[in-house]
Amino acid sequence: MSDLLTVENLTAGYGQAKVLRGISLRVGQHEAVGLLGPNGHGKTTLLRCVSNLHRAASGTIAFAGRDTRGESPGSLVRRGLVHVPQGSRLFPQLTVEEALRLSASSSGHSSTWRDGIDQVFSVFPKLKERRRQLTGTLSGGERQMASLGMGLMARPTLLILDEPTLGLSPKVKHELSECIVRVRAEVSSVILIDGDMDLVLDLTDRYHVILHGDVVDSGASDGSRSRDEMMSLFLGGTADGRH
Ligand SMILES: Nc1ncnc2c1ncn2[C@@H]1O[C@H](COP(=O)(O)OP(=O)(O)OP(=O)(O)O)[C@@H](O)[C@H]1O
Repeated sequence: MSDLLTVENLTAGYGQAKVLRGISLRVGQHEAVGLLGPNGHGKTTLLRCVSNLHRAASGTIAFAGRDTRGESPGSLVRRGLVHVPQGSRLFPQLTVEEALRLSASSSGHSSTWRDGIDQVFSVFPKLKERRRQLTGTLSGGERQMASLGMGLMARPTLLILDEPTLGLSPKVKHELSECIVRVRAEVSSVILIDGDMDLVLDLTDRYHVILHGDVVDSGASDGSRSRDEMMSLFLGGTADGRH
């Protein structure tokens, strides 16, 4: 499988604090990859580096066969790398439809925004019902759907989803995860971070566990490890439960 994204030996941090310590990973075409790990171990920082929202100290990132160094986040979006950040903020005074349209135009797809909106409404039927509602008045789950919908309007080939179910009730989380399954069918590749390990493993093909800014375990999401082993890795031990 050819790579859509390749990250090699990436280091990054904030001031003196080192967060990523020579991390490497790849995402293939038509593949969903989950990033797992405890809070604060560098998952979001890695994705912010991939989108050029944060500058890496060293290492390389290539997207669709091209080195991304020095490229603006906007240029990456126009090339198909679209990041829906954690707790992404919408424009509260815009209706759902206006927000979706804005996303299409700011990513260079204004001429085809109607097709894009049809696609988004087929993935998120609830957004269609809410199309004339101000985004500032949406529920938490609907807001997440609108954020993901805005991501889709940018016509991604790689869609990065950082904690899309954060703060949602189990029922709404379930509803959103069904939408993410449909999102997968619409885009080539996905990177998913979520605090819910089961959800990440259910929705992805491969996973990486990130601890202290590096990948400590990788595998197929459908069972190369038991979920207890995975949890043990999360807690900083080894896969057989030793610490
Ligand atoms: N803008 C920032 N300035 C300083 N330190 C930061 C900044 N953003 C993140 N950090 C620190 O970098 C480390 C890694 O954070 P990061 O958000 O990448 O982890 P994470 O694995 O995504 O965690 P979570 O699952 O809680 O989102 C943490 O110690 C965090 O406090």
